[in-house]
Order: sequence, then structure tokens, then C-alpha cells
Amino acid sequence: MITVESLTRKYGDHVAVDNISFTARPGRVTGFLGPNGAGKSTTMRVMVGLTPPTSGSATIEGRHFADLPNPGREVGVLLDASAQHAGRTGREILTVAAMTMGLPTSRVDEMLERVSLTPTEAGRRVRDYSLGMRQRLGIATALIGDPHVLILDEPANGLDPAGIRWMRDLLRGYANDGGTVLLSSHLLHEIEVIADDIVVIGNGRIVAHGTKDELLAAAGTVVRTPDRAALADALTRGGVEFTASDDGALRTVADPTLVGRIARDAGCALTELKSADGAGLEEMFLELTADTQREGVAA
Ligand SMILES: Nc1ncnc2c1ncn2[C@@H]1O[C@H](COP(=O)(O)OP(=O)(O)OP(=O)(O)O)[C@@H](O)[C@H]1O
Repeated sequence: MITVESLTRKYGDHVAVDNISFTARPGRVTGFLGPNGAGKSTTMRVMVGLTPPTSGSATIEGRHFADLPNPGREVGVLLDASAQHAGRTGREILTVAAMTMGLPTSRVDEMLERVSLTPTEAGRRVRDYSLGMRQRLGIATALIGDPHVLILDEPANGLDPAGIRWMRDLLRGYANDGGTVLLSSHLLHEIEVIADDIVVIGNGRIVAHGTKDELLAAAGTVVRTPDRAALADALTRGGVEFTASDDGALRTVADPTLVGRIARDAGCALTELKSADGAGLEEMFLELTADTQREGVAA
């Protein structure tokens, strides 16, 4: 379990993380989402003791990372796949990690196999690795100590489609075995497919937090009609609040059955009526973070 409590991190006057609290639970994959500069990496860096908090705390199984006697055995961390010693080979990096954690070096070959790095690739220097290969090596380093918790910043970055599928299966299996996974990603589809719980952050603050199903269900209904004024009028008379989007749709938190019934009774032909969860996480993400997106709602 990862517990973040009233965490704030300031850089001078700039509040990068503003009093956030959430938990990432065992047996679940928690997706950590937010626009560029929202504070995801800062939060993750605080979790693993690389950045001190200004106030509040982030703990792993109730302890600060710095207090863990052999952290790699408890928390697997991948924050920046390129932050490896470029002059070492992949095998050397894993061997150093195994030795630091007091593990047998036989774990190195197990991990190379687990992340599908071939012996030839393992013998190459990391400076000659592709981004996807670095990510695989980073995952191997995170997993080598067989930890119960994984903290991964953009782990799918640079992976090819087969690699993304592999990563998804790996993290799902890890959570199904009782592990806690916290991962940030800009790949909303990936989060939508893999996450059980979602934390959305914007401008350092949490703008939504819950299970994926709750958050997507809360996104409501999207409806389109050639006669928007008539439908808007009928919805208002039916006591249903809505917003009109620039793309011609009306959006409401009411459920599609109610919206469909109101449209029928008002004689409005519909060209589209769908639960907003069909619109998916991207829509939800853009709506929730519209105030904090540098591109604004138009994004
Ligand atoms: N060392 C630092 N010094 C000053 N400001 C910083 C520092 N590290 C981060 N920040 C600022 O804190 C804010 C949050 O940055 P952070 O890297 O946590 O965002 P992020 O959500 O991970 O973004 P991205 O998706 O682009 O990686 C940004 O405004 C960033 O400029």
C-alpha cells in the first residue's frame, strides 16, 4: 500500500504539489494521470525519497522509503529509464542491482528473460539501447528484488505495441498476485485498459480519484440532435442540467435512458445517444483537467 497524506511540495513560490492525499492499494493497478507539469513526477519522487516534501508525507506500507532497510526488496521503482550508467551493459546494471540487494546473480538471467532482452542485447552498453530497451531494463531492475510495490513513471514510453501488451499483462499479473502498482502515463488508452483505480491531478491538486468504473460512469451522457434548441429546452423542462459543447453535442450527468425518454417525449430525433464512458477516459481527462490544461478546453 502506498499512502500519500496532505503532501505539498513547493519550489520557491511555485506549488508543484498542493496538499494531495490518496492511496494505492494492494491487488490493484492505480493509474496516475495529469497534464504536463501537473506534479506526477514530483509526487513519485517524494515517494521514493528523491525529493523531500515541503509538508505532508508519502509512505510505503506505513514507512518512509528512506527507512526501508533494503528498499529494492520492497519497492520496485522506474522513474527515468535513461537514468542508468550509460557505459555499463544491461547485464552489469542488473548484476549491480542484485548484489546491492543481496540477491543471487542467477536473478539477472531470470529478469533478462522476463523482460525479453536477449543475451546479445544484455551484453551491449546502455548508451546503445533504444528507449524501449531501456524501459525493459528499467522494469527488470524494478522487479529484480521481487518487491510488493511498483512505482513506475511512464513505463510504456517507447515500447512498441507488442511491448505495451507485454507490460500490461505483466502489471496485471503482478497486481492479481497481490502487488500494489502505481503508474503514471500519458497513454490514456493504456490506463483505461489496465487501471483499476485512477487519480487525476491538475496544477498540483487532485481533481478526481476513484475506481475507473466510478469515474467513467460519472462522466454521464453525450447526446446529439439536429434540433439542439428543442432538446435543450426539453431537458431544462425535465430538470436535467447539461452543457453544450462546441462540437454540437450536449453533455449531462443524467443517464442515457432518461435523456432518451425526454428526447422521445419532446419529439426530437437523435443522431447520437451514448453513455459518456463510451467516450472514454480521454474525454473525462480533458474535461476534468480543462482548467489546468495549457491548451484549455479546446484540447
Ligand atoms: N527541481 C525543480 N525545480 C523547480 N521546479 C520544479 C522542479 N521539479 C519540478 N518542478 C516544477 O513542478 C511542476 C510539476 O512538475 P512534475 O515534473 O512533477 O510534473 P509532471 O506531472 O510529472 O509532468 P510531465 O507529465 O510533463 O512529466 C512543474 O511546474 C515543474 O516545472
